[in-house]
Amino acid sequence: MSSIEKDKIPSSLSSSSSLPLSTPFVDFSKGINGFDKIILRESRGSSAEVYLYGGHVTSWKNDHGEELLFLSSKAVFKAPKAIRGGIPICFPQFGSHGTLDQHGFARNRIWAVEDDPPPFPTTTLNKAFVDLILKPSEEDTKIWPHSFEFRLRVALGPGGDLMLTSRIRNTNSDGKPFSFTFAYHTYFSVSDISEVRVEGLETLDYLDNLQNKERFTEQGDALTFESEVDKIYLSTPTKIAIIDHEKKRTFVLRKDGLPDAVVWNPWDKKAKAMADFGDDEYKHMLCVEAAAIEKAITLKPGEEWKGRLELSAVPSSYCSGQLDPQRVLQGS
Ligand SMILES: O=P(O)(O)OC[C@H]1O[C@@H](O)[C@H](O)[C@@H](O)[C@@H]1O
Repeated sequence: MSSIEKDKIPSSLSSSSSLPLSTPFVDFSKGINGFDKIILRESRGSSAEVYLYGGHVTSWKNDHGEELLFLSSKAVFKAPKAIRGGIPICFPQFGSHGTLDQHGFARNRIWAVEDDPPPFPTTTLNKAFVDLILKPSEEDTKIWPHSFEFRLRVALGPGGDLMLTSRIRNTNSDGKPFSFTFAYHTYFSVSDISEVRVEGLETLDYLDNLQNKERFTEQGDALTFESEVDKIYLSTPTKIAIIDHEKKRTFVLRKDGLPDAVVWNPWDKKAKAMADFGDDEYKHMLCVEAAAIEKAITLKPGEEWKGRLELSAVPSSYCSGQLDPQRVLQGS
């Protein structure tokens, strides 16, 4: 459920353009094309990388050093192109659902590190996290006439779980509310798309982007993939599983405040049409995007919305060649 708090707008922000000092858990360094990036390291060996360009997670590795997110070999790290892969943030508009450019502008702006963000209701004990902030530039307010503070915390849990918490606050001084749509556009790395299935979305209604956003109802079986897919599933459960049979790995997504879930794979023709995506790379990725799209989020000045995504990658357990969906979706 989304939480809207009506607490006061903080008077002072401590976002900085220079980067803080690195620790064993949080390493501030330079990435591709000299872009600032932050490497999070958890004591058992898992890690994640976050670019200030886009507030974009580009890598998430388990404690064996295996990459869990897909990043295209042709990804372009240069504004205004969004990085193809990892976890782009779609804000203030998902897709073409509005007047802005596709997926909004948060994914191609430079975010800042925030040293001392307003506290979270529960304190975290893990040390591998970073707080980022995005505020609109004058140019941004010309295309989206609103003032906001978008805080993003990226954290690695002790077991290597990747946790993203977005807090978006309306800071308009003209008394006006604003509305937005949102997605964590997560690209998962999979061994072979034809060996993958998604559980948790069966029997739900969806809008099909390939059929003028018309509404349909999904059939009863877990989703499998044999052609292009671009669907927005509505009112989805808080837990969704992506089962990679070949890798014997299951990704579990847990989400809060994000009722919708987009499932996207461009397949061969669209892959060839994208300059920043390899022709065959569609075989090794699947986007499952925790989102708020069908019902836009509206905030009055001073209100804050929170949307949280938690990803885990666990070894799949087989039972006579079949996974037990109940165990995947109901187990902790
Ligand atoms: O190429 P972009 O702008 O990153 O978008 C990629 C895809 O993102 C998905 O979320 C959309 O549903 C697709 O329609 C879109 O093609």
